[in-house]
Amino acid sequence: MSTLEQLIAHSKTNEEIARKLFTIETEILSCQSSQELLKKLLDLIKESFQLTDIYLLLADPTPISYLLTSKTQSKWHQQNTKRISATKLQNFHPNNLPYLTNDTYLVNGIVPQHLQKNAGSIALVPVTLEGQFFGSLLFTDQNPNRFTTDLGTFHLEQLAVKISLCLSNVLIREQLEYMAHYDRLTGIANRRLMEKTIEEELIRQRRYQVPFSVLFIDCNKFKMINDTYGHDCGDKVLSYVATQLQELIRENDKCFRYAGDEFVVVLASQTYQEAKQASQRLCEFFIKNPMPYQNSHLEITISCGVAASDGLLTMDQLLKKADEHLYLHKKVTSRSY
Ligand SMILES: Nc1nc2c(ncn2[C@@H]2O[C@H](COP(=O)(O)OP(=O)(O)OP(=O)(O)O)[C@@H](O)[C@H]2O)c(=O)[nH]1
Repeated sequence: MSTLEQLIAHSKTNEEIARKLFTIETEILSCQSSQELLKKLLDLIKESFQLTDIYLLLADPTPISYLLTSKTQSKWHQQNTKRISATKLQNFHPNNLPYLTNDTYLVNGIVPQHLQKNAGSIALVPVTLEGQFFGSLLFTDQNPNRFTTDLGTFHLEQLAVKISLCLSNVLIREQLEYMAHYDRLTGIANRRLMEKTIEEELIRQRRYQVPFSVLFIDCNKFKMINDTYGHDCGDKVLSYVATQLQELIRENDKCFRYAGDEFVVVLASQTYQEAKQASQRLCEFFIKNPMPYQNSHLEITISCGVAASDGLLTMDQLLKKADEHLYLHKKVTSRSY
């Protein structure tokens, strides 16, 4: 092939790659959530560039910590992503450039074994979020000659920039939404999301006559815990209570931090009697399970008020009723703690 023919062939290849990159960018721009974006991105790249496998290695700690909480780890995340120490991963990108190799043993411990088995060569493409390292996209090919240093990294760098921009957009939007609806200290949903949830339950109840109930929960003598052990310990108690409540309720029930040491649980499809049983179960749990604290255990008890929605009460009336029952329960329980 003459030099001119080589140049023309090279330019055609570049044009083809640029077109594929443009299609990928256009497709992912419309994604509304980070999960949708990542899923679409991985599928599109794998298909367009006919890769053997594609995977996302997430830097740990990540610049966006909520991404790594168990609640946000979907089945898709479990199958397609892996957390790797940020420092370890960044060693492959000294100048923030893609890393290419067909000595696949060099990535032992980084690339999941099931992918490494079929990989003749691999590329790691660094992705950043607002200039902070977020992780690496991992491409593998059976062909040992595909991802070698001869390939050059220009197109991969371009891809990385585009992905970083699209991902930043969607993650910032998601993070704002998260901050508006979740409590920073305990990680559980806040009062705003509670109001939205109760309004939805009320609509569902009025339309389909499905019952639902709410529990108003308050930690007993919480001020004393703060005063005796300090505010940090108080914070730990709130996180402990929030985590346990979330674990103890059913999958379609929801737990919210209402304010200070108060929590609300919305029990979907549950009548007053069922909610009453749930309330007893929660109170007993805390009696039997003091919080591990500084090589010892700290006793924590809660009081709980129950109210079932009849479809006629407004949200405020329903919460007021649960709060009144909480007050009565607290009066009874305060004799024993
Ligand atoms: N550590 C910590 N304390 C908080 C937080 N929010 C509110 N508080 C404190 O929670 C305490 C709540 O006090 P009270 O409502 O009197 O509750 P209590 O001491 O449990 O009283 P009873 O409910 O009657 O048993 C107040 O002292 C607040 O300062 C928080 O985020 N962290």
